[in-house]
Amino acid sequence: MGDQQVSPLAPYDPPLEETYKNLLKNELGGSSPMSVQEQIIVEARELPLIDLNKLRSGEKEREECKREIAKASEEWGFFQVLNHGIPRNLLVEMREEQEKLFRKPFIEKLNDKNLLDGSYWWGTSSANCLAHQFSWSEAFHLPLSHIYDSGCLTSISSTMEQYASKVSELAQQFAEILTENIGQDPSYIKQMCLPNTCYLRMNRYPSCPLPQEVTGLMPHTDSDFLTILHQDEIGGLQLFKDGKWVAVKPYDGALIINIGDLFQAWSNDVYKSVEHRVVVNKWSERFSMAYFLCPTHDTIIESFVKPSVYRRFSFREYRQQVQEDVKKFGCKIGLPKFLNII
Ligand SMILES: O=C(O)CCC(=O)C(=O)O
Ligand SMILES: [Fe+2]
Repeated sequence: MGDQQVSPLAPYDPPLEETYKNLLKNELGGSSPMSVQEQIIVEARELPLIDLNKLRSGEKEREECKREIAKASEEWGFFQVLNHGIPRNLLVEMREEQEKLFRKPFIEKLNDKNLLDGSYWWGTSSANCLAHQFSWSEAFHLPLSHIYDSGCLTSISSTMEQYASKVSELAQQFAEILTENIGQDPSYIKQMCLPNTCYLRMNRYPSCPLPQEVTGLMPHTDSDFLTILHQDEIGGLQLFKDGKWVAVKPYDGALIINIGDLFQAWSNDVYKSVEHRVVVNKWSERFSMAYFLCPTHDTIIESFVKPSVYRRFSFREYRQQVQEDVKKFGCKIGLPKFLNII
């Protein structure tokens, strides 16, 4: 079969290779696109690492820690934290539950609408997508309202509920620090982001025979205030900084925090929502889990600094615009669509 060869799939694997090759055939007559790795230089760097124990220490250390968080959010849009208060055994349990879930047969994940409320997603669903916009991954992306309201007492739901409540507290803590730093009422984001307006996303990136050609997750920014990410030891997350892709080295026990579009707009570009992507490898699958701090759909995002870089918009409007752009162009445009034209 030569080039047409497709690796044998485990019963839980989505048909990523077949789908990708079909897309490629239609688009390029079968030739390979430019290498993911070669497009732009990749360099490995340590993300700023912040020890949150300092927040529980004396006044001086506490203030220093807050400054580190603000500085990293301004300069990197990304940082990692240690001593974050989420027990290691809860992270291990979440990972075990996540693995159990992804090991269910592909057909069941796809068709069982009771399995985490039909929140399963794989590859790239937008119909007009091009091969270079294809994501080599699968995910369960679910609103926390579902976890809290389901009343479902399966082990995954109860572990997720515990994790969600811990990680929400942590997210609020960062939001307060960053809000206070730009001179706003620290409780502002708490009033807009309710426990059930946020999202949890469990990602799995199967090993990939074509890691030079395809990304696990396409370059994107997150459409939220901030994201808290837990990744395993495999590595693959990269962020775009100073014109280069920077590979984020996994740090045992750390959580990664990144600023989303809403914080960038609301802070009038003080904090940076940075583009990131995931690369895949031939040898190993990878798991990660992201918590997205999102407001209610009616929340208005408007910078208090005038003139503001972005026009006033509601979160509902932002989401709709993103969905529309993905449908039309195969990818998200994001904040550039909301620039204030003066
Ligand atoms: O898996 C990762 O490391 C990143 C995931 C991510 O960026 C997302 O889910 O938005
Ligand atoms: Fe992301």
